[in-house]
Amino acid sequence: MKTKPLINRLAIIGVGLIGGSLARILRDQGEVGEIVGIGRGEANLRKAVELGVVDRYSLDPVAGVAGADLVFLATPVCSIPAITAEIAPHLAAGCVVTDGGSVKEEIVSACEPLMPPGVHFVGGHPIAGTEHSGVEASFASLYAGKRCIVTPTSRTCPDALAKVVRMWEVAGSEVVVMGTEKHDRVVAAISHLPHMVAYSLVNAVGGYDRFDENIIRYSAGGFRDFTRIASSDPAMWRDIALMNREAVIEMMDHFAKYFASLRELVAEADGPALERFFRESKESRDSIL
Ligand SMILES: NC(=O)c1ccc[n+]([C@@H]2O[C@H](COP(=O)([O-])OP(=O)(O)OC[C@H]3O[C@@H](n4cnc5c(N)ncnc54)[C@H](O)[C@@H]3O)[C@@H](O)[C@H]2O)c1
Ligand SMILES: O=C(O)C(=O)C[C@]1(C(=O)O)C=C[C@@H](O)C=C1
Repeated sequence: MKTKPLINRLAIIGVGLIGGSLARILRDQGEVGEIVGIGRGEANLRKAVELGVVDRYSLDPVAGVAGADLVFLATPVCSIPAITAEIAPHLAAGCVVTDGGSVKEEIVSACEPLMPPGVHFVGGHPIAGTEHSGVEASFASLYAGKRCIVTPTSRTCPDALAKVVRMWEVAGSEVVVMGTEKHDRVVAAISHLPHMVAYSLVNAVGGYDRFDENIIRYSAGGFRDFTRIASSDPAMWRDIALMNREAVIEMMDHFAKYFASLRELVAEADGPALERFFRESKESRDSIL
C-alpha cells in the first residue's frame, strides 16, 4: 500500500521550464496530492492544466498558496523576494517554501526572515535546464542524474531541509549542500560566465560589418554548439546578471585575463605556448565528459 505522498498540496509560482518539470516528475513519482499553478500569464497556466502539469491555477499568488504544504518559486530571480513577501503572511504553519532561482545569497537573505512562525524557507537551485522556456518546454526527466544545490543557513529548520532534499532526490537529482556565498561564486563561474561569453560572442559576430552581409548565416557546428545557450530567455538572464552582479563581474574579469593572454600568444605566433594552452584546456574539459 502506498504511503502518503511527500507533498499534499504543491503550489508552484512560475509554471515554466523549471516549475513545470518539477511538477511533472513529482506527479509521475506519486509524491504529490494536488498541484496548483500560479503565475501572470493566463495562456501559459491554461496550457499547464491542459498538459496535466497542474490540476488548477490562480493568477493571485495569495489565493493560490492557500493550504499548500510546499511552495516552489520558479520565476526570474529578481521577482522572488517580492512574491515571497506577498505570500508569506498567508502561509499555513508547517508550510515549506523553497525556490529554484539561479542566485542564492540575496534570495535567501531576503526570504528567510519573511517567514511567519512555523513556516520555513530553504533555498535551492537545480543545476539543470535548457535554452527553452515556458511550460511546453518542461519535461519530467530534466533533473534526472543532475545536481541540485540546496543552501541552508544556521537558522534552517532540519525537517524543512529534509523535505526539500527528499523532493530533489525524488526528482532524480544528487543533492549538494552549500553555503549561499559559495553557491553564487560557483555558478558565476560554471553557468553565468558561459552565458555572458555566449551572448557576447553572438553579438560580436553578428555585429561584424566588414562585409555587406551578416556572416553569422555561415555558422556551422562549432558556432552553434558553443552558442546554444545564447538562445536562453533574455529576461531570466537580465535578472541573473543584476542579482549576481559582483560575482559575475569578478568572473568576467578573470576570463578577460585568460582571453588577453591567449591573444598575446596568437600575436606573438608562439606555437608551443598555444599548443600548451589548448592542451591544458582540452584535458580539463575532457575530464568532465
Ligand atoms: N532555464 C534554466 O536553465 C534554469 C535552470 C535552473 C534554474 N533556473 C531558474 O529558474 C527560474 C525559472 O526559470 P525558467 O527557465 O523555468 O523560466 P520560464 O520562463 O520557463 O518560467 C518562468 C515562469 O514564471 C512566470 N513569471 C515571470 N514573472 C512572474 C511574476 N512576477 N509572477 C508570477 N509569475 C511570473 C512566467 O510567466 C513563466 O511562466 C529562474 O529563477 C531561473 O533563474 C533556470
Ligand atoms: O543547459 C542549459 O541550457 C542551461 O543553461 C542550464 C544552466 C547552466 O548549466 O548554465 C543555466 C542556468 C541555471 O541556473 C542552471 C543550469
